[in-house]
Amino acid sequence: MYVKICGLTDPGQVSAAVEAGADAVGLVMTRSPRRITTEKAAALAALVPAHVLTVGVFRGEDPETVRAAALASGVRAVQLHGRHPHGDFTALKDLGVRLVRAVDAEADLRCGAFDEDLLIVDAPHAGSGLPWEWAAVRGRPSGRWLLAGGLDPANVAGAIAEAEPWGVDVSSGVETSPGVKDPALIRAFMKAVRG
Ligand SMILES: O=C(O)c1ccccc1NCC(=O)[C@H](O)[C@H](O)COP(=O)(O)O
Repeated sequence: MYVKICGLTDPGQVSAAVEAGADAVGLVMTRSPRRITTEKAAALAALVPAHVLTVGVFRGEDPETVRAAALASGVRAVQLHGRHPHGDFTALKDLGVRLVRAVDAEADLRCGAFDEDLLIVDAPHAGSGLPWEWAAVRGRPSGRWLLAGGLDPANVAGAIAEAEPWGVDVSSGVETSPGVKDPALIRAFMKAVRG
């Protein structure tokens, strides 16, 4: 089960996620309580070992803004959150990073439909920490997809059983407040996912 820990904001949080065994870490460079500057994203990305994917998270920015931030920060993937048009993914195809499409459950749930490498199926409000009806997507997404939205150490095993995703993505559920990850909650989340 692939695990992405999203919205990391300082070096200690990066270490906690990497040491706990996360496969990917998300650095939010769009409007959010977890937003960090491109410079800070570059500093954090430099701490991440090569086997862990660094994902720059964007929502609503145009492809050229995303391209500039991705190049400046050195992230190895970009996540376009929300209903970005297919053309935004096409415009970033030559960037040389993985493309991640994050959408709500009413969108096209075929991973690769927008030329992305990874699909995230999330709650309607990104980063809200609010659980939603995970079981409703069971069997609908295809390819490599992560379940997100309201997951935490206590509910993630049940959510996996309900939705049968390829992986999971969490932010609020491993925080003490928006942008402040708790290493103990990160470890508890990983243990709940992987046993
Ligand atoms: O986390 C944010 O604040 C955010 C803001 C704007 C766009 C995307 C954002 N997060 C993207 C993620 O991948 C989150 O991990 C995902 O929405 C799940 O969040 P949560 O329900 O808090 O676990």
